[in-house]
Amino acid sequence: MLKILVADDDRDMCLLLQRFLSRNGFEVQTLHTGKKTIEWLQGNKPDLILCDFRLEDMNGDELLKKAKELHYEVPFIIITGYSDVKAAVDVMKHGAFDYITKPLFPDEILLTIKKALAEKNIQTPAPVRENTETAAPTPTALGSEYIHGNTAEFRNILKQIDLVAPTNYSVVIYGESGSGKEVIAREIHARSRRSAQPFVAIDCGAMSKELAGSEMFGHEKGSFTGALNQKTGSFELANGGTIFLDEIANLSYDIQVSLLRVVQERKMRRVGGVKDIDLDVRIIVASNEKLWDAAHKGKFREDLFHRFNEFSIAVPPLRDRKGDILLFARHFLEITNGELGKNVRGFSPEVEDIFLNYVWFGNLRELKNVVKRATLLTEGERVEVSSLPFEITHFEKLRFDQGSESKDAVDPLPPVMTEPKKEKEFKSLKTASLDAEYEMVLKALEEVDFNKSKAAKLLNIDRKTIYNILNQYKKIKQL
Ligand SMILES: Nc1ncnc2c1ncn2[C@@H]1O[C@H](COP(=O)(O)OP(=O)(O)OP(=O)(O)O)[C@@H](O)[C@H]1O
Repeated sequence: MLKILVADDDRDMCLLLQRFLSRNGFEVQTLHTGKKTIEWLQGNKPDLILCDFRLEDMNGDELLKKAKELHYEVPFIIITGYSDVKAAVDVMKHGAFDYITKPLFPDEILLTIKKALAEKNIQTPAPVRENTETAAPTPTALGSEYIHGNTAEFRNILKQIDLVAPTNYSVVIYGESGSGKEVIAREIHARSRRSAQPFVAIDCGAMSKELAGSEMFGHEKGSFTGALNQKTGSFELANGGTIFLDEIANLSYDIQVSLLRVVQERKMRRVGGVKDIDLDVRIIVASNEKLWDAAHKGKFREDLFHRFNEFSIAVPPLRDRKGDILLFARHFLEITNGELGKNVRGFSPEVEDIFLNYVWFGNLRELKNVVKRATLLTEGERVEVSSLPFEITHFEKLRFDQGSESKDAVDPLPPVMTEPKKEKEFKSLKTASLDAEYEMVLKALEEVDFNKSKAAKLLNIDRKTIYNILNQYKKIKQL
């Protein structure tokens, strides 16, 4: 078996690399100091060395020289932080094969290793075959409320969860609203050493600017008008465990400054407090816009971005993993049957077809709501088209009509309803402004490929308002 030596003083990084490389068929030796590494190299010869540029007692350049004296032919790859790239390039002049920058991407690491070994005519081993039946946790492994998708995209997410969960790394989860970011954060926590400790989730988009500090860090009694009692903040509640900060890019600049202090010093103070409280909290953040872009626009502090960006997971929207749609739909149906004491067995082929072709702006959340409602309305054994909301059954038509001049072409009422003309006129008057808003929202969504944050920006409203309009429309059209 090919042996890779990993020299890094960051134990989490060693753990992560060890798990990843052994899964790819390598034997891995990890060491945390330059001195120990040299001692080990005096009695052993690996097939490749992966070495952090900054070890506690030695820098990568020095270690490279020593390693080359002992085993000249062994390829040496440097791992560097973004700011050390120039130095890493210099190290390559001294014989390193290549460098890779943090945050590390599994594919990039493997590719670089393969290239280095190929130069020495060494063939890379085949990955250790994972029996997907057993490697991917079964649906019940998450508890009956959650399941795993079956697509390559979802399996890739599971692999990343598995890789990062046992470490202490901060994780950024990207994905559209409703795509399952919080569930993924919970799963990382559940598979970590912190699993017996609390998991606390906060929606940064929903907190008012004024109260965000006190929500996150708590306050002392009387520290501001309205602070009638002492309050324990989310960070303190999560101490020992994991905190999940959803919609992180929405945090005000002031709070970002306080957060940076907490992340750097691992200490916090309640609003109006004088005592520092030690914190040991793993931070997982989620965003539906790229934090790097937000940092470039000056909306998000770059230093905070680098702190969080130790590992990132991108969750594709549901429409890009069609293979998961029916699996999740059946799961939500089962849950709802249980909740409502019903026994709806499945979906008609037409419903399945509609599910597969709809764009699911609200991702899993929208699918769950649609299935719940349809199950409620279903009397027979199968969910039929008539139990689905209007904008789903008429999605293609609505899309088409957005571009047409004539609004008469759109029947604003669901086909399942027949109403007296008078009432219909009255209703359309009542809902005229909602109809207009809904049309604008759909148009904006189409314009930006159904990214709700971007659509919200186009319309100069916030993301939640988009949901409200879509939901209100859904409700009214089904009355
Ligand atoms: N793997 C899963 N199994 C079962 N249900 C899931 C799964 N993933 C997500 N869901 C359900 O889908 C809904 C949305 O998930 P979640 O809240 O994690 O999304 P999100 O991306 O964090 O959304 P937002 O950004 O709007 O907060 C929830 O009701 C959740 O229970």
